[in-house]
Amino acid sequence: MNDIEKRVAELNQLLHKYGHAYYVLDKPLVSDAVYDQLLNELIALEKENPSLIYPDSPTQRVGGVPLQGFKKVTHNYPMLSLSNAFGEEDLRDFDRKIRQSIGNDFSYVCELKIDGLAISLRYENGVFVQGATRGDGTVGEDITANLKTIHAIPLRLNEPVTIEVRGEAYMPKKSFEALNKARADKGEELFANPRNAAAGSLRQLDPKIAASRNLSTFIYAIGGDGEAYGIDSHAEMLDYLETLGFPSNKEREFCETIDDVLAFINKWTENRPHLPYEIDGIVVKVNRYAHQDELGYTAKSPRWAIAYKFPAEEVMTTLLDIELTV
Ligand SMILES: CC(C)(CNC(=O)c1ccc(Oc2ccccc2)cc1)c1ccc2c(N)nc(N)nc2n1
Repeated sequence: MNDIEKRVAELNQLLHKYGHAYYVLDKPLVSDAVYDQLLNELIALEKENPSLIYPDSPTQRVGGVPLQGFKKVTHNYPMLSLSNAFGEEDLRDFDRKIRQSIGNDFSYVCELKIDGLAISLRYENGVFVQGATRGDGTVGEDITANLKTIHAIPLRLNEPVTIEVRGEAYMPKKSFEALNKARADKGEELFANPRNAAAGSLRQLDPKIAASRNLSTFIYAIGGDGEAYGIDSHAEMLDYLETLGFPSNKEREFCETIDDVLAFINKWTENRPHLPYEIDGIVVKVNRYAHQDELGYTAKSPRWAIAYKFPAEEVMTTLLDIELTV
């Protein structure tokens, strides 16, 4: 390797590490100025030596020309949906069915249900090769170019594994408020909520627009069987995703009983307004894979998981009240 090749390799390594620390761990290692200076040095070296541009170089996040359309992508594993629980009784029914099936010696993992857009990411030998929307669960749309602009999505993993993962792309509340303020100032139509704003951003054909929208993501599942990676529970799978370099939501907890689950739900019903992103519910999963395999799946969702949905905001009833009183 000559000196330029060495410097390009070193800059790729440094910028990957600093980007992960900043966007995934939220623990910056260098100032923005230092990061930008290194990135500009790499951009200049790549311009002079195009043969040294790595596919997973941080300079490749914002693609070139806008797409003509989105290709269809068939997921290697179906992107299943979650059955819903709307209250305590639904949750106790869910719990009763599980105990009837596998007995009492199991744990739940509770996690926040991020109000965004479900995505699937495919990596080959540790390199991000394709990203898609959920679509109908079997066939989605290829939005790789737009997903590459999300800094929380690693372009390269810490291990050269071939893996397909699922998660939620979302727009943080502060980015949503800033975007709508900018649109209001330009007399443009506003987005109704961060979920629509995230979905609208990822549906853009020009990646430069998606790149301007400050999107982020949390990854919550490996497509298909985690056993292939030597994991035997949901909690271990989330830790494994983090070691690979994926962002996973840290507000997850083990819950031994359905009463613990209800306590977790009450805590986050209370704390929800203080989160920097919107959530539309709480996801409850049986932890161990052996138990998940025993419980199995219906046609479209696992029997070992359920999503408790928060009651819809009462803001609509207030508007209706106003209309009814005039
Ligand atoms: C549990 C699962 C449905 C993901 N799991 C899968 O999609 C999945 C897919 C094939 C699997 O294996 C199969 C392979 C072939 C056939 C059937 C199953 C296993 C899991 C899900 C869905 C939505 C979630 C959400 N919005 N937030 C959180 N926090 N978690 C979520 N978890």
